[in-house]
Amino acid sequence: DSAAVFNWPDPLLDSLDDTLYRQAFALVSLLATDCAPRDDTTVAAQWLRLAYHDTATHNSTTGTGGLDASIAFEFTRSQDVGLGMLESLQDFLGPQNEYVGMADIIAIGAVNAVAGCGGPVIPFRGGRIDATEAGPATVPEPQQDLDSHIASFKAQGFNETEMIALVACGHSLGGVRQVDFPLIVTEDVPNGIQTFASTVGFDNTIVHEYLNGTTENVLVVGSNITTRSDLRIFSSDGNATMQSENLHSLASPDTFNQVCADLIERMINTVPSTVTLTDPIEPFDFKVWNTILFPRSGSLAFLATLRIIHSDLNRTVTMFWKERTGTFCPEAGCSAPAFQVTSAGASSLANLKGVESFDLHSFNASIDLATSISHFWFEVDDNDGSAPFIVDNHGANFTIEQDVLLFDPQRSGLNLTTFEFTMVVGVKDAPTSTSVTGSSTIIDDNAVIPLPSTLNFTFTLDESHPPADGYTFYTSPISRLAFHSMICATVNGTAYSLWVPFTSATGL
Ligand code: HEM
Repeated sequence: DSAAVFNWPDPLLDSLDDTLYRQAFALVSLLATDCAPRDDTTVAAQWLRLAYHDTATHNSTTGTGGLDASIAFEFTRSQDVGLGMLESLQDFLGPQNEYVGMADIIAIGAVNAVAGCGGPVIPFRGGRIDATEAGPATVPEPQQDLDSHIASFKAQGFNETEMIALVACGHSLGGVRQVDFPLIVTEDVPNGIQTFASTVGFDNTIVHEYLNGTTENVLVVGSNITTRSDLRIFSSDGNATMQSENLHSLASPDTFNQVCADLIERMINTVPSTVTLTDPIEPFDFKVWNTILFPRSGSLAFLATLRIIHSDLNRTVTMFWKERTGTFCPEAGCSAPAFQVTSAGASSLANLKGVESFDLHSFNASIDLATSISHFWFEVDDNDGSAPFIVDNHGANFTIEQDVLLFDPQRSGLNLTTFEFTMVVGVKDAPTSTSVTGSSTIIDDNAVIPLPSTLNFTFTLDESHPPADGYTFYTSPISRLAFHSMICATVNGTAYSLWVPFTSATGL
C-alpha cells in the first residue's frame, strides 16, 4: 500500500505524525528507545503484551473487539495481571485529542516497542476508535489446553502456524513475574522474573534456545506441566515452524524479523469491522503546521510553518496567498519570506526511517483586514541551480475555510491569579446572539480508568478585550489538564468550528 497523503488540514494525520516522528511530541517513542528497562523487564515488553491483550478481544466472526483500548476497562482482570498494564496505559496518556484516541497510541507503542528493542520497523496505520466498555475475557491463559489456544487465535484471526509464530515473536521480549504467576514461576529467580530468552532485545534467541534445549522459558520447561503453554504451542506442528532444518523457519533471523513484522502489524491492525484505518503513515516530505489567523492591530496576522525533512540543501521558502474578497494582492499573489528557519528533532522511529531532523520554515504575515485571505501556498528554491517548485497541498491549495471564528493567541494566556489558561477567540461582525462553546480532551492521570475524557465549556463576552478590527472577543478558562480544543460558534444561524491544537494554544 502507498503511504498516507497529508492533505492539509487533516488533524488526525497531523497529530499522528507528530506523535510518531517529532521528538518533542513522541514520548511514546522516547520511553521505549534502547529497549529501556523497567520493573525488571522492559518498557517494550510491557507495551507489546498490553497491545496483544487489547487485541485478544477480537472476534473475527462478529467483527467486534480488537485493538480498541478496551484494555483500559479490563486491566484489573486476573488474565491481565501485572503492574505493567496500568503503567503502560499511563505512558500512553497525552497525545490524545478530538481526533486521536488511546487505541492508536497503544498501536504506536507496539511499533516503538519492537523497533526500540532492535526488531523490525512495522508500518503504522491510524484511525482506531476507542471502546467505551470492556470486551469479553478472551485473553489466552497458560493453563488452557492447545485446542483452546487454537480456538482463541482462530477467533482473533490467526491460523495455527501464525499462532506459533506470534507467540514466539511476543515472547522474544520480557518474561513471567513470580508475584503475578507464583504457580508458574515456582522457584526463586533473580529479580522475581523468569525471562523467556537470555537476550533482552527483540530477536529469535527464544527460538534457538527452545530448539537446542537451553531454554529457561517457564512456559516451556517450568515444573508446572499444566502451564507449559509455549511448549504445547511451539511443538504443535512437530516443530516445523520453529525448526532449523526448515529454511523458512523462525530459526532464521531474517525470516523471524519478517514474519514477526507481518504478524505484529496484523495484530495491531486487528480492529472492529466498523473501523477503517488510514494508509501507512510515513514522515511527510512537506507538512504545513501550526497555522494561526488572528486580528492584530489593523490587519490579520497569519502564522504558518512549513516543515521539510532536513537535507543539506540551503533552501529558501516563500509563502504566497490570495484575497478572500475584492482585490488587494498583485496577480501572482501577496508574498512573504520566512522570518526564521529552525531545526526540530526527529523521533528515534523517524531516525530508523532515515529522517535525522526537520527544518521548520516559519512565516508571520500581515494580511489586509478588508480583503482577508482565502488560500496560501509556498515556493521552494533549493538554491542549487534547479528551478524553484511549488508546494500547494498536492494542487488543491491550502484553503482557509473561514475567517469568522478565530483563535487569538495574543489575547489568550495564562491567568496569573488562577493559574488557568484563558482562551480567547474572536468572532467577526458578531451579533449579540452569538454563542461560543468549546470542548477539550483532558488527561486525568488520577482517573480510575486511565482514558482521556471530554470537557465542555462555554465562552463569555471578554470584558478585558474590547472589540477591535471588526472582531468581538469571547473568553473561557481552560483546565490545565486540557491540551487540544475544538471551538464551535453559531453566528447568525451559521455554525463554525475551529480546532486549536496544543501547540497553537501554548505558542510552542
Ligand atoms: C497462548 C498465548 C499466550 C499465553 C498463554 C501467554 C502468557 C504469558 C504470560 C503468563 C506472561 C507473563 C506475564 C507477566 O508475568 O507479567 C506473558 C508475558 C508476555 N507475553 Fe504472552 N502469552 C501468550 C501470547 C502472547 C502473544 C501473542 C504476545 C504478543 C505478540 C505476547 C507477549 C508477551 C510479552 C511481551 C510478555 C512479557 C511481558 C513483560 O515482561 O512484562 N504473549 N505471556
